[in-house]
Amino acid sequence: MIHARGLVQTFHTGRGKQKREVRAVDGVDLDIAEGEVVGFLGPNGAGKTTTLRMLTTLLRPTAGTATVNGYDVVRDAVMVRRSIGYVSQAGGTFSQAQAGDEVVDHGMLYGMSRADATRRGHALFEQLQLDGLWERMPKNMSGGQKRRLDIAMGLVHDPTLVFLDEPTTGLDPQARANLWDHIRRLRTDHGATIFLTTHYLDEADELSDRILIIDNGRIVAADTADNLKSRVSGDLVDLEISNAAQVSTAAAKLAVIAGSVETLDRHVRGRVQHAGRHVPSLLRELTSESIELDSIEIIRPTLDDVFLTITGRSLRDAEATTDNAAETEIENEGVLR
Ligand SMILES: Nc1ncnc2c1ncn2[C@@H]1O[C@H](COP(=O)(O)OP(=O)(O)OP(=O)(O)O)[C@@H](O)[C@H]1O
Repeated sequence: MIHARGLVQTFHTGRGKQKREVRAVDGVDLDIAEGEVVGFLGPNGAGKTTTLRMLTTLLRPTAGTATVNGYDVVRDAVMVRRSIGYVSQAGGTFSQAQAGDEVVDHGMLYGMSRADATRRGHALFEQLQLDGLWERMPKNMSGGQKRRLDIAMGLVHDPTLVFLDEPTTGLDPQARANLWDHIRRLRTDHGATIFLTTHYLDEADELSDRILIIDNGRIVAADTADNLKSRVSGDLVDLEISNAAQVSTAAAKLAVIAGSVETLDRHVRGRVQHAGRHVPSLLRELTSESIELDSIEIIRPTLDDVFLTITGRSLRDAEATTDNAAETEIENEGVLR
């Protein structure tokens, strides 16, 4: 479905002495099979959108080759575009038409009859919770509604290969869950192949058969979420010690079963392989020293831990600041999973 070898994209920024070359994508290889849902995960500026723009023919690769649905992205760009659905991060620009007409016109551009495009458009409006908005002008819709309209436009012609660039950014949690359902159904009911970029860990985890992690323009990992997580060394054990004076003794006890131990206020934490097996004996040790706990938590590795293990940075630290409260909230959900 998608095959890429050595994809590179360089941009030139600034003038004169400020002139600089940015290697936004730096030799990406991809092989995505029919029916796969692949999550393309990475911090802001990692190269996700640039890769997607090359695969969807909006940007000509500086070097390397790619085929999408069997068509070369440079030589057969028109055929690539006809055979895919694409929902860009920026969203479409809308004319002065009503929302429903936008979707119908878009379907007709792909060769659908007006009747088919209208039928499919109404079904998508219902599934994406846009009912009642068919006659509304897009400029009078909320940000979340416009986002869902973008998605309806990207899907109206029933593409079997869909590129979604950060589809849920800016959506409230309910709209986001609803879109996740829709993405799952595209796969289960239509056998669609889906390539989606996201910087939400939980989104990649929930939806993807396989996750590709990109950092500084290079793919640094490609595997199922479970396999990626199993690369992280152990579960995180977090002990909250009741008496601050006993923190160092507790840290020494945890160090017996953990690789390295950190303390923060009354918390002592460390990674332990198969924590479930070792924690009972740790608790006995703590009891024998009369160390009481206010809480204990055992946290399975997250995709953020995977990113940290591979790159030495937390995905969240690598992110630029998020620009709205809804995003921050969603981001936090990702952390807590
Ligand atoms: N048109 C351009 N001109 C110059 N630099 C660009 C251009 N487009 C992207 N870049 C740079 O290329 C790098 C990769 O950008 P890209 O948008 O692909 O990242 P991303 O992973 O999609 O990030 P985000 O999650 O923020 O969308 C960044 O350093 C970005 O500043």
